Amino acid sequence: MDEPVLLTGAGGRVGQAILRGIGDDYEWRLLDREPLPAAKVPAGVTDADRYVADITDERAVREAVADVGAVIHLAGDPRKTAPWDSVLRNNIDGAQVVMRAAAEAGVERFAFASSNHAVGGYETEERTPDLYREDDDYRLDGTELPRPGNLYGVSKAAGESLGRFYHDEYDMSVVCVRIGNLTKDHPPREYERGQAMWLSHRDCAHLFDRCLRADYGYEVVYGISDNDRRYYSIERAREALGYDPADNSADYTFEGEPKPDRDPDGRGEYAADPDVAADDAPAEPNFPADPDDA
Ligand SMILES: NC(=O)C1=CN([C@@H]2O[C@H](COP(=O)(O)OP(=O)(O)OC[C@H]3O[C@@H](n4cnc5c(N)ncnc54)[C@H](O)[C@@H]3O)[C@@H](O)[C@H]2O)C=CC1
Ligand SMILES: O=C1O[C@H](COP(=O)(O)O)[C@@H](O)[C@H](O)[C@H]1O
Repeated sequence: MDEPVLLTGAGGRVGQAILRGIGDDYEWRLLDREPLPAAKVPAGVTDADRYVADITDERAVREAVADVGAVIHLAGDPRKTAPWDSVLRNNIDGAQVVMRAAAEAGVERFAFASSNHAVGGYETEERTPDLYREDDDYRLDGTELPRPGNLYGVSKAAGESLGRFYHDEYDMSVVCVRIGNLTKDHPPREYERGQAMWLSHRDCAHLFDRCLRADYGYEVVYGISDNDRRYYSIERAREALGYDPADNSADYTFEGEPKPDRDPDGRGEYAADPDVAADDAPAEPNFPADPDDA
């Protein structure tokens, strides 16, 4: 792709996983409401391509999106306990502002960070915890209706609907990635659900790379690694995007240590990020910590 790619929420966990993986492969415009320290910015991104702005600021977003070929939209409140006023502003209104600006500017591809929580309601008492185990064959594949388990999930389902609308009205290619649980270096420790929906950093970067390169219309795909434990199918991501994940939570013990008899090949290929703790996810920089994320 010759045109720049706008990455919103560039300073966060997902944004940094993408930039560490494919930061050298594209010309970037980075937008975040927090200024990004130099360590979070790939070499070659000039000050003019760094936007400190809120995604609900229509003027700033229009400026950032001008002449870009693609958008990866991550900015928002990622907390599953986020209150309505926050998800309404940051996730729903924010997504609408970014998508409308992109569609009106003629952006070709738009990748939206949706979430497992858009379908959390399928994890019923009858299905869990078996659902999280390797021998259970229940699968969500992206064709099912959203079934959010919280208001955060409602906001992600709304974002998916906005994507459908802007695809249908403007013919912008839109892919909604229902991201599982992104952690660095190893799957979430001692957490069956998290291990079933683990997305490693390198698979995350590869998946969004495919979102920037593949040809598609409107897609809803699951963003998880090639985990033996899983209740999300990654077939659609493979077919529509050419996603070919490298990692599998089964290569690690339940406690998150690499199994000696399995080879999670290529682990550690990214240089250590001084701003991101190696162990699990850091606390969200802009919103109070989720009380469930001990
Ligand atoms: N980390 C994960 O495992 C998952 C993340 N997601 C989604 O991926 C996206 C990124 O998540 P994380 O990187 O984990 O979150 P994060 O909190 O680490 O990063 C979000 C970034 O967006 C920025 N931001 C937030 N609201 C903004 C606004 N109104 N205007 C401009 N910038 C704003 C923040 O400053 C921050 O740098 C979110 O939309 C989240 O819902 C979905 C599923 C799983
Ligand atoms: O959407 C998200 O999901 C992940 C995983 O959810 P959890 O319920 O297993 O914690 C979460 O870590 C992330 O913060 C959130 O944005």
